Amino acid sequence: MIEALDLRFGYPGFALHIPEFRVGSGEKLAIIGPSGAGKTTLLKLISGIVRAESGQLRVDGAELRALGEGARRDFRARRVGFVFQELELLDYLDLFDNIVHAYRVNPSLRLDRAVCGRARALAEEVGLGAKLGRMPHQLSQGERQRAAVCRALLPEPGLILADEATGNLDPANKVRVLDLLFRAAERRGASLLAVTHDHELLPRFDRVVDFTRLTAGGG
Ligand SMILES: Nc1ncnc2c1ncn2[C@@H]1O[C@H](COP(=O)(O)OP(=O)(O)OP(=O)(O)O)[C@@H](O)[C@H]1O
Repeated sequence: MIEALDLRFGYPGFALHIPEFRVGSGEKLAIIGPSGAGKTTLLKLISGIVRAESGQLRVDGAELRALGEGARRDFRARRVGFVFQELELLDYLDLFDNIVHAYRVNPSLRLDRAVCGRARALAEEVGLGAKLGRMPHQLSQGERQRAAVCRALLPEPGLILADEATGNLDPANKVRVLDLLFRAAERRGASLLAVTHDHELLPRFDRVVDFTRLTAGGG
């Protein structure tokens, strides 16, 4: 499902090198590691948000470095569900419009009745069914987090990336968000990669990868 070989990417003052990293189809993997190590950067590479400078990165059959900007955007919209660390809900859109937003702005996606129905069903599943008309600032942190998960899962992606999706949540909400991600992954046979600092959640994953070992060639 994911195969990264000799992957390199950098920002000014930061260089990431991943000798080898593989994730199987349907595998549920947790990534742990120190702040600033490059965990979010790796998720951005895998989702096609940024492009590696060299090496190979094959995700779900697509060689991402060979794809242009438009093709990578299309790949991301259709095949990857990304729960961002900062959630990135748009404060001027209500919850429903936030959840379906990608379908309004991406020409390769179509907002039809089936998609709207799926958006409502996902919101119901996480207890947000009655709050779809609310603006993000009228929701609790846990509700915003669950909304961001609904938005990521809407395209029924084959790959789910979660960047600290359970951060800042009380224990009950952590379990709720994780349950939702796991259920969605299992329903679709999707792979799940979750960056987390919540060590008590780690036993639920198939595998735990220490990012510092990944960059040193031990992944
Ligand atoms: N858009 C950017 N432009 C320049 N530098 C960046 C950018 N995004 C991240 N960085 C830098 O890249 C490095 C890795 O950042 P990244 O967010 O991947 O770390 P992380 O392991 O996810 O950290 P955390 O656990 O704190 O979220 C950091 O030094 C960061 O300052």
